[in-house]
Amino acid sequence: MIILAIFMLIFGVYLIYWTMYFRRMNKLTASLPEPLTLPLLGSAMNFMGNSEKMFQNIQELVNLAFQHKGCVKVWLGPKLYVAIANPEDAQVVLDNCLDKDKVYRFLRPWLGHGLFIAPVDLWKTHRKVLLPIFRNKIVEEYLDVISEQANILLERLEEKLDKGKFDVLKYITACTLDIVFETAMGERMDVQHKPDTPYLQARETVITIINKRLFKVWLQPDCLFNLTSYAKQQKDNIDLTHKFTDEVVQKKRFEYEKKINKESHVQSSGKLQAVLDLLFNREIEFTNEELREHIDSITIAGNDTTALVIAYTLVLLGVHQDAQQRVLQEQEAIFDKSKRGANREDLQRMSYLERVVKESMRLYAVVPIIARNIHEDIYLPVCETTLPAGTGAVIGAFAMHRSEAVWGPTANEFDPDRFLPERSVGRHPAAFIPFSYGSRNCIGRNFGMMIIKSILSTVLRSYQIEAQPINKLKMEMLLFPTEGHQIKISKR
Ligand code: HEM
Repeated sequence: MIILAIFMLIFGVYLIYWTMYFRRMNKLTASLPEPLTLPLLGSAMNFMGNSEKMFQNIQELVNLAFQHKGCVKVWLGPKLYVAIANPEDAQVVLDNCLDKDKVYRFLRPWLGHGLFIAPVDLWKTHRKVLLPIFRNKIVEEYLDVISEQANILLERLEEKLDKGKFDVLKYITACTLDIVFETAMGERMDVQHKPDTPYLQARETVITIINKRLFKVWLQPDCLFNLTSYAKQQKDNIDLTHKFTDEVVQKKRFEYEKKINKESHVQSSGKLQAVLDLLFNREIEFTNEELREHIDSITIAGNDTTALVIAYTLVLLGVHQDAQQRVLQEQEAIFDKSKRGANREDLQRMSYLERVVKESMRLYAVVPIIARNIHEDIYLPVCETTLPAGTGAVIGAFAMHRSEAVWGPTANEFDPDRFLPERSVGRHPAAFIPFSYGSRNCIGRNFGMMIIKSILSTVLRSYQIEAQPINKLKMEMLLFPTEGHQIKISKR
């Protein structure tokens, strides 16, 4: 009897707490539109089904948001999310809320406290240390690695010459993996020649399971997830990837210690200094575990994103032959008929290609949403709403990049020249955010652009591309065309 009374009391207090919580959250955001919301579930049914269906549902939410100054609210079970697709409010959130939303917790077993999902206090000190390593002067040292891998990509693509359409992403991903691994860890993976290594398979499996968890509501609570076979599969494969990076970190630590003890006779000058080499002997003495978490975060965040941008750009250029012709003219003005790799000055001269890449990232924001935790009440000036602490703010980069309010009536059309300086005057700084915005933006953005331009330059100087427009998209952690990045290639 007493136990029942205690139980009822606890339940009663819990109910009062939630009723007050919901009331406050709903009151503060009362002016925002919301889709059909059911008790307990909220609008979770919008986030069920396959990733293509979900993309359509999200588009409907976006349309609802555009009817209300670019903001919409969505209850997912007990959690309130506000999705934002106008630059002014996005800027306020991205400038002030540096804490990642709880949804990123699914990456925690893999990336630990690596930069990508580090809690704010830790992130502040670690980002300061990592930032100088991604300066242009340092990443430009990696241009030789990029050209070498780009040439291997050309050789691999030869098997597809004049053979009809094929999905180019897998070729590009192998190339960017080789670049990112070698420059981050100083180790050659040679994925382009050996795509079936256990490490890569493990990495793929982990990404697949995390994607499933993100979008299947019933897999989200740990207690349910741990009952499924996915939990063990995830753990085994994460252990395998950790073991790989741990071994590289130990080897590098050994080399570093030998060097500082002056036991090494190996001259380090002239040898490529990978990101990992540069992380030793800094203001913070990182532990091996921290080094592994940072390197894993960099290789995960830097690879598929870069590969996707290249693949989308190739498809767009295959559709828009006039733009491809302009890119080629620019390339010939820089290289004449030479097939050499691009250097720093060459990359700076590729201004039209840069506009094409930006337009590709605008139309296909490969990181379509960015989710932040609102840690204290914050006012959104355009939506004229206070987001209460505890809300998740979802910045819809994909939606904002296609907003007619921002980009005009041609928002859905491919027009690289909209990035000409004279046509960019007056555009809000947070209107175009492929690399996010504010102090927690992408640390590898310049490096990413360098890889993208170099690879496109190499491929386009050798091959003519043809493609059909992309029809349907699906959303996983990143944005993919349902039918892949289909292109045809022929020799120039
Ligand atoms: C076109 C290619 C790329 C795109 C579109 C991209 C996009 C992004 C975005 C949108 C974020 C913020 C995510 C969020 O707040 O949820 C981010 C963060 C990050 N990116 Fe990139 N990225 C690219 C290339 C790279 C490269 C090449 C690297 C490194 C080699 C890299 C490393 C990182 C890291 C470490 C973070 C976390 C930064 C932090 O929290 O301080 N990215 N990236």
